[in-house]
Amino acid sequence: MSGRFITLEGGEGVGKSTQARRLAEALRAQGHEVVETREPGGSPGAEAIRALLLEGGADRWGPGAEALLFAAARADHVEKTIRPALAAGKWVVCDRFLDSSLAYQGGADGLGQEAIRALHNVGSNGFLPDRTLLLTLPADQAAVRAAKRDGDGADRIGARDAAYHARVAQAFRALAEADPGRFRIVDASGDAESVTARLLAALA
Ligand SMILES: Nc1ncnc2c1ncn2[C@@H]1O[C@H](COP(=O)(O)OP(=O)(O)O)[C@@H](O)[C@H]1O
Ligand SMILES: Cc1cn([C@H]2C[C@H](O)[C@@H](COP(=O)(O)OP(=O)(O)O)O2)c(=O)[nH]c1=O
Repeated sequence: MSGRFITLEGGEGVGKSTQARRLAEALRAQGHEVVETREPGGSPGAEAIRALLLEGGADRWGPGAEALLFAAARADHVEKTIRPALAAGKWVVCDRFLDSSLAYQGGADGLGQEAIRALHNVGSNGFLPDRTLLLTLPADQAAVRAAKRDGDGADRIGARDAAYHARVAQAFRALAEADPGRFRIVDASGDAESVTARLLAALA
């Protein structure tokens, strides 16, 4: 039997990493074998590309090179980690996936959805999640959570200005509204336990 591929999406600081952990635990408690993974990264090759993407100066990469690197990392992650786990009947919970490229590079950077989907077709044969959970939180609350975690140490992309992150949030919402079959929008406010309960309800 094939497993299920679940992705968590949303802007910086909404609680994706926290919830990926909690959701994986809850699914294990239901008897599933669960692989927890993340992007950019999730396989040795993709983790090496992650360092290229997130470290260094703001102008290290232009939008096109950045989109290609995310797609390359994703191709390796899908081939080496995600597909083998699903084929073995495991569930995969992934912190960010294609929709992050659609929202950041396609939306906020202006490359457009078509270009990002074309790269994904080349790299990963257009492979999509079974379910995508979009965590939403007002920008001021997300910024407080992210600042508490990062201090002054935000990465190359996280450090972009508020207008950029507003475009990302808007792009995520448009993606979810355009594909209600795959997406569920989940309120990320309140304590972590309440958010996990909402995510489990959205998956049921
Ligand atoms: N429901 C919550 N309420 C308050 N703080 C939270 C909640 N969920 C996560 N956090 C904290 O907010 C910060 C960002 O959470 P994180 O899971 O890293 O977000 P993301 O992966 O979306 O950037 C972390 O310090 C985390 O402990
Ligand atoms: C997967 C992915 C991430 N990103 C960005 C979003 C984040 O700023 C950064 C990943 O950092 P990460 O620390 O994993 O995310 P978060 O800050 O939400 O915990 O890369 C893209 O721009 N495109 C993508 O396709």
